[in-house]
Amino acid sequence: MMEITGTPGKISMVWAGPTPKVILNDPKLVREVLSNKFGHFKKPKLPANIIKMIADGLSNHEGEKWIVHKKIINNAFQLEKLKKMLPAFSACTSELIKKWEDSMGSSKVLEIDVWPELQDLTGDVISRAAFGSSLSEGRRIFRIQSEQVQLLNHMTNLYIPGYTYLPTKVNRRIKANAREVEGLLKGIITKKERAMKNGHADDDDLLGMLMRSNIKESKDSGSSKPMMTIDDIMGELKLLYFAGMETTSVLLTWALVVLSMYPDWQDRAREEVLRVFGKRQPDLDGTHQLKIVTMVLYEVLRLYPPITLLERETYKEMELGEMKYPPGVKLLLPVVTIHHDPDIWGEDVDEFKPERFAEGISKASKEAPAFFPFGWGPRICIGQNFALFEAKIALSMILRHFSFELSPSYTHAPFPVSTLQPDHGAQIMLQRI
Ligand code: HEM
Repeated sequence: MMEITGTPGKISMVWAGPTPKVILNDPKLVREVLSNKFGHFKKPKLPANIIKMIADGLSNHEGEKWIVHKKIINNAFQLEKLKKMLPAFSACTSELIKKWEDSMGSSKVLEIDVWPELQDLTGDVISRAAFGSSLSEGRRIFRIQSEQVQLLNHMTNLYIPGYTYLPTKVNRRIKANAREVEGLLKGIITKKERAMKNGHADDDDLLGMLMRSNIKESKDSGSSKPMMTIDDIMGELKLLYFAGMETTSVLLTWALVVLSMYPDWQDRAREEVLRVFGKRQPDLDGTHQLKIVTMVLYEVLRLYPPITLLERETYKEMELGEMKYPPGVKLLLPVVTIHHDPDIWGEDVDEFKPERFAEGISKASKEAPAFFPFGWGPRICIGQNFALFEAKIALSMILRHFSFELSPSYTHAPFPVSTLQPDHGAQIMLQRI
């Protein structure tokens, strides 16, 4: 039996199976673990071969390979490069708005479950942003990856060790899907490579930027071969779909739900959008001026963090706070609990109060920083600029076209599956402005 010694403070133990699990409810400890200055903590690998098929790449790598990949991908996600994806963001949102307007016809109000609609929106955005020039294949990949997430949720509901290796119907389906995604990705990458060699490729999509960043990093390091192979790029693209799709649609869904509950904030956000953009299409520079919309999105991310829990594992014997841990202990970092702790945020912790963020993230909580929707430290989310830019564009365009309130059929039921989702949907009544 492993021995953990010391004074627990704000931590709790969960003894599940032979490996002890410890929940760290203290933001200082969470920051220390995620910063991982002395290399004592590892991010647990995704649990099984099948999950690796769904979301390979960065989240499965460690050491040198992770450092190189993170640098290459970070380059492709620089704010300046995201500017080039603006047409993808606004085109997809325009299509969604047109669809809602068409469904509304001549009636004044449209009741709609926005959760699946916004999943389609973010899937469309990532398909267009990643593979502008191969959009139909990109959309097919999105469909398959969405099905993979559903199948995965189904599997984690009935977790039995070794289950993922059995030739069950679900596992066979996941394998067939993974093969199809790989075939599609290989085709898109080869096409892009050929176009780049012939000087015909535009690099306005993520794949183009990723491949250019790969070539540049390889040259800078004196390597004659690209540092990321085609298989590596395929793994990373799969992960970008997996990591970027549901998280951002969850954020947008809760934003619409909460703004329906708080019409005064909805009005304030709309006024700001109209003041900043007037009749012109939203752009990156304008989104930097959106103070109210940013505060609203941060408060939504605090109350409903899409990823509610992060995990790490001790790698060496380790002192943390007042406790000593042997190697192999699972550390659970409960983002959602920390975001709802009255000692950190005040007695009004469960209320929607975007004004907390009026002076930025560091001043929002008593003990700062305690806001971890995108993680922290070296493994922080690579797509946070992308997600916030996308959410600001989409929310601005929706606010400009519609006012909205909750439908009587809506039931508030946030439920953590792979992300914190509305268990009974998000039925909203839209009204044209
Ligand atoms: C609201 C939207 C999003 C949220 C809340 C979110 C949250 C997170 C969190 C908490 C982590 C850290 C996991 C850990 O430390 O164990 C993470 C990592 C990651 N995210 Fe996001 N994410 C979002 C959107 C995106 C988007 C749009 C993309 C890409 C298109 C993306 C790509 C990634 C990748 C590649 C990693 C792995 C980084 C690494 O292992 O070094 N995310 N995300």
